[in-house]
Amino acid sequence: MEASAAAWASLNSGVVLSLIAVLCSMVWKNLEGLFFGRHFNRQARRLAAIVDPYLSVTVAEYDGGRMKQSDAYKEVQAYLQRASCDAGGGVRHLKAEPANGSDALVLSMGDNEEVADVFRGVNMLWMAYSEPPPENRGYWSRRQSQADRRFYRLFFLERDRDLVLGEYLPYVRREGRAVMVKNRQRKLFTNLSTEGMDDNGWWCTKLWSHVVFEHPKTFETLAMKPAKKKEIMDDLDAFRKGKEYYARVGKPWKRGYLLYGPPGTGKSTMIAAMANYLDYDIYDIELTSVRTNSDLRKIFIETTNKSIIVIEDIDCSLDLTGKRKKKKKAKDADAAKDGDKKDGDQEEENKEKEGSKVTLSGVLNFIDGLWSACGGERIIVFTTNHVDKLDPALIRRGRMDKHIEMSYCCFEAFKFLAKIYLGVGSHHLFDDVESLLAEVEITPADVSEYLTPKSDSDNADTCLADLVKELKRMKAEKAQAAQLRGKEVEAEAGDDEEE
Ligand SMILES: Nc1ncnc2c1ncn2[C@@H]1O[C@H](COP(=O)(O)OP(=O)(O)OP(=O)(O)O)[C@@H](O)[C@H]1O
Ligand SMILES: [Mg+2]
Repeated sequence: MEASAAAWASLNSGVVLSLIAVLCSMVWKNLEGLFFGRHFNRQARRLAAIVDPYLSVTVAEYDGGRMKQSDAYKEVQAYLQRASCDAGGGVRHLKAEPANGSDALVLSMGDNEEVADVFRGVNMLWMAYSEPPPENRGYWSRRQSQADRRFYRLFFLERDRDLVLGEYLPYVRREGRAVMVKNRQRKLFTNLSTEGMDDNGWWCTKLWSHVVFEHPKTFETLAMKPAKKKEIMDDLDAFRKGKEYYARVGKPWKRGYLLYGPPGTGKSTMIAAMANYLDYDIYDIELTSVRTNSDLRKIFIETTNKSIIVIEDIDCSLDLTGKRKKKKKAKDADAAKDGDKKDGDQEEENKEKEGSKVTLSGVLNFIDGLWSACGGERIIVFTTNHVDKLDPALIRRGRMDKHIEMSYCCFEAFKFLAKIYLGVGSHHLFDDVESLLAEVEITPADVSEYLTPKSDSDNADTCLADLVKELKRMKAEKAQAAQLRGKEVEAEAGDDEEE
């Protein structure tokens, strides 16, 4: 935003004229209402246009008596925030309000302050003002009456009307939205319901609680094969930019990722990196505390766009696996054969009923049923340590579109971690590590731990030596276990022969 002092001065005097004209027209209007006909009102307006060539547009904080802060107001406020902090904007008195969930302060124009702006060589003047709240005793008044109602008013010349209405105001809204996105704090939600006030000022039960999401992990610090990392980042990019594509092929704008692998291979870390990369919120669903399928649907509807919806350890969350279902079916069939169910089985079933009743079909519908299409730009991530346990229907492409295996630490990932943790790109122990990693399985979490200096005397040499020692120990253990297994097999074969 450019601001010009001359424009400011000229518009400023214009505003004074404008205010006088507004007063004049109010007087005229009242007179017209009392004594004259329509003809005189038109004359009054013509007279006002000669005295005051300026038009104004007012953006109110609460439009049409609604209790929700208007989007346009928030966008204009964000746009003017930049100008307010800019000395050229001419603002001398700023208003500071606490930013949600952080120590930072949001600065905005104080009451009756003005900001000059230039758009395509045309001068504009913004003014902030407030009014006391209405004095009625309705619900709105009870909730909001303490606060003044705030407005921004834009003054411009009549000849610039088309430019202002057609281009400048949409531009201000767009830029304001961009500022809001930049300043936005990302949130990590969990499905823990709380009581509180909604955006409209109504008391309600909120299905999600949140904290500010501040995980430091990014793709830059995530150790994995560079080609695989690039593939995932490209996939995320394509998704983010895919609005038109999804609309064209008639698919809801969402994508499912299945992250699977042993504990400590970076599944949760990957989710954090994805959220940081895309700048999305995270909704972490604890499935065991969702009571029914319809509750699951409700919490889904409450999620917002630009978010990652996560169900961690899906295999442990609930009885969703094909195998377990089959086992249960077989059990039921046996019971039916016996004539009646055993008391123990009945008890087990009752216990299950007391907890969550979310079923596999409930989760399938949640991922790609009709409701899943409401909103857009959502990523759904499941993580599991046992991909083979999951029902194929749950993870088929279309539901979980991309399957990503998070594996044990390879040499490439190790080199990456050594660079991050120790700042070394090469070392004489690297060869040992490379050959050992080809033989033993160690998670990136464990490698990270060995590469973390524990005291002042620790350095790259000591950390790498410790890691090599551990890898050698694991290798010896593995060889011992293999030897033991070989002996057992031999013994079993001997027994069979004897028999
Ligand atoms: N690929 C990786 N790159 C960098 N750090 C990693 C990686 N994998 C794991 N870590 C580190 O290991 C720790 C554990 O990782 P994480 O919690 O992501 O594992 P997980 O696969 O989610 O395990 P679980 O299956 O037990 O939930 C984290 O602190 C993370 O910093
Ligand atoms: Mg995890």
